[in-house]
Amino acid sequence: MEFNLPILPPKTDLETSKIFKQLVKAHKSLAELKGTAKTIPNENILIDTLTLQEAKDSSEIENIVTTHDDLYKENILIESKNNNAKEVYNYARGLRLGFQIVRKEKLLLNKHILIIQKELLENNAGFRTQAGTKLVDGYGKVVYTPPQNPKEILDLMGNLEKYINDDSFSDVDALIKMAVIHYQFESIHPFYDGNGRTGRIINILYLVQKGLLDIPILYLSRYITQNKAEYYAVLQNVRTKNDWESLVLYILKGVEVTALQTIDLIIEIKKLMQSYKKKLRTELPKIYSQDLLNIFFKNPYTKTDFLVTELQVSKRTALNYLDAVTKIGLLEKTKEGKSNYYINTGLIEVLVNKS
Ligand SMILES: Nc1ncnc2c1ncn2[C@@H]1O[C@H](COP(=O)(O)OP(=O)(O)OP(=O)(O)O)[C@@H](O)[C@H]1O
Repeated sequence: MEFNLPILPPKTDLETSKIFKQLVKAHKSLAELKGTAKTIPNENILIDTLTLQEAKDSSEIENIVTTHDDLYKENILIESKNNNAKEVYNYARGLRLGFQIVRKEKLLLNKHILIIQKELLENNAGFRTQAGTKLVDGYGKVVYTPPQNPKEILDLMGNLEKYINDDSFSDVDALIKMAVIHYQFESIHPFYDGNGRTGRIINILYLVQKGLLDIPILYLSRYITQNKAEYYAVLQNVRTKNDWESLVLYILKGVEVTALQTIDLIIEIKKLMQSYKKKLRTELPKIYSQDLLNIFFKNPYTKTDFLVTELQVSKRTALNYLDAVTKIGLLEKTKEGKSNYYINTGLIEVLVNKS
């Protein structure tokens, strides 16, 4: 069935009482998350660790499954041959790049979205110019044909860009808008590939752009994977039944649930950091520094180069430090090719079990 995607804003009441009730809960959890994140001393710890985590979850939606081990290794071993991990790593890079852009520009423009998608897919295809893209269900049946005409895609993306960046265009709450943006972006489906992943990155960047979070740490990918059938249904039902309410409620619930899970995760990371700090301070007081501790938490895999760069010490000193920390049981040493890596197994455990 032919469907002409309407431009935004939706001509429907998006501030129903059901939505309001869920909106309050979502905002409360999000504000708590914003506060909890501030208790971690160095923001890069959460950014680096959680973007990688999200990259894995988000990529899994497309069945690019990779183990945690590959994932963290890939982060420091870019030349690795593991293509799954590489795809995840590209996602993390795209996400971090998007964050830098939004933090600096305070805008999320189409040119930025193009940059992010390019980073994800490692190609220059840009917005679709050839017809033929169709969305199919699990049985291969076409459920939706997005706009095919390049001019229509550009016009709809222009309208979406305005909706994202110009608040005078629509004054509904930012979280409701995030749901609308997500639906519209996925429905325009402007790229040949990576629309899902780019759309999920837009969600988080929008929260940062609107000041609801300082850093990108609320990721809906896991929630979407765990509630996938409902996800596809709510997207489709906006189109077929004009049911915006269910879509908005789905996203708001996702924000609430995910914010609470992320708070728990941050608390666990913080507890672990404190126990590492205590042990380092008492058992290795000569080499302890907050910067050293931070390195072990930015990536569960550490190598001497990280210490050389961040602590400005020689390679030999870095090696001595890492061996000493391994000896007191805080890191585990492993060999990959010719290089040694030091794993923060406690952090891996927290990331695997708690998130
Ligand atoms: N009926 C639908 N209406 C609107 N959008 C849809 C519908 N079905 C799926 N989508 C969106 O299309 C995305 C998939 O598009 P695409 O394959 O280009 O993205 P991807 O990033 O490569 O894959 P994935 O999202 O599976 O990781 C889904 O994640 C979803 O957001």
